[in-house]
Amino acid sequence: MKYYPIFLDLKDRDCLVVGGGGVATRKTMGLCRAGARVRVVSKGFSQKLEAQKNDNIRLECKPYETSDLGEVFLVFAATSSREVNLRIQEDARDRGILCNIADAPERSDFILPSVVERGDLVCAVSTSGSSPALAKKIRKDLEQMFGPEYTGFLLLMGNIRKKMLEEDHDPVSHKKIFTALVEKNLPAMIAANDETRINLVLVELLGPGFDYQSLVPQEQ
Ligand SMILES: C[C@@]1(CC(=O)O)c2cc3[nH]c(cc4nc(cc5[nH]c(cc(n2)[C@H]1CCC(=O)O)[C@@](C)(CC(=O)O)[C@@H]5CCC(=O)O)C(CC(=O)O)=C4CCC(=O)O)c(CCC(=O)O)c3CC(=O)O
Ligand SMILES: NC(=O)C1=CN([C@@H]2O[C@H](COP(=O)(O)OP(=O)(O)OC[C@H]3O[C@@H](n4cnc5c(N)ncnc54)[C@H](O)[C@@H]3O)[C@@H](O)[C@H]2O)C=CC1
Repeated sequence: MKYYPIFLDLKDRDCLVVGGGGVATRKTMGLCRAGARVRVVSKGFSQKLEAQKNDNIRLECKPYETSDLGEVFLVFAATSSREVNLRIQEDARDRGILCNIADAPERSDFILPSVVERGDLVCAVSTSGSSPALAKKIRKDLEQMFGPEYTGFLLLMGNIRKKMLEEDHDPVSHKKIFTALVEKNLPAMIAANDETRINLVLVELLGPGFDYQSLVPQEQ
């Protein structure tokens, strides 16, 4: 395996994106969705970045300088200048900051996957840099396979698991139940809003006290 996949907790972490074009915009939005505080340093900004700026996306219109790195957790070099991107990489390496270089994967500490997000379900696809176009195509295929109903399904599974672990720690019997639950086609029932069938499954596998409405309160 060329790269080791991990899921980082970026909540309230400072990240720096250098560049303000399409690539920098995509990376900034992804960081922001994960709760990071992003500073974007660039000689110009896309309309989308201009429209999105807020407390968590700060835009600084200027050329990159080494001092921009400061104490950041991660840095993304996404300028149109290969020379500037490589300088950022060297500056980051000198300071022990992990960096992603948009036009030089071989110099990057990490690369970004294509991501499907359905609430707590996150599918990240990487081709290890071999074909970003294929990563994007597979992401779109996965979006068809795992529709928006998976957000509700994960809420349900998460709340069932929480309730069961609060009541008792019994990994052997829990494993059987959770494995059976994920085989029950609940996402399709959630998509159809078929509360009756969902509750039949919950009663069959979990017994009384696990009804859908109280596990995942629905807006009326
Ligand atoms: C190595 C990596 C480094 C990194 O950026 O982390 C990298 C590098 C490069 N990408 C280039 C091109 C394209 N990148 C995309 C799209 C995405 N690129 C992303 C990630 C990555 N891109 C990392 C590897 C990911 C992997 O494959 O596992 C995604 C998944 C995530 C994201 O960026 O957020 C996002 C899809 C998001 C989505 O929609 O799901 C498209 C498609 C399009 O634009 O429609 C194209 C044109 C088609 C093509 O080239 O395939 C070039 C220019 C090459 C040239 O000069 O021609 C380089 C530089 C190079 O390879 O040297
Ligand atoms: N990793 C990826 O997914 C992809 C990477 N690329 C590569 O990413 C890079 C950026 O692509 P785009 O966003 O499409 O380019 P772009 O030309 O739209 O944006 C480049 C940005 O860099 C800024 N910039 C240039 N010199 C600067 C400096 N000295 N200091 C600060 N900002 C500076 C410009 O103002 C502009 O906002 C290119 O090198 C391209 O080859 C391209 C496509 C996908």
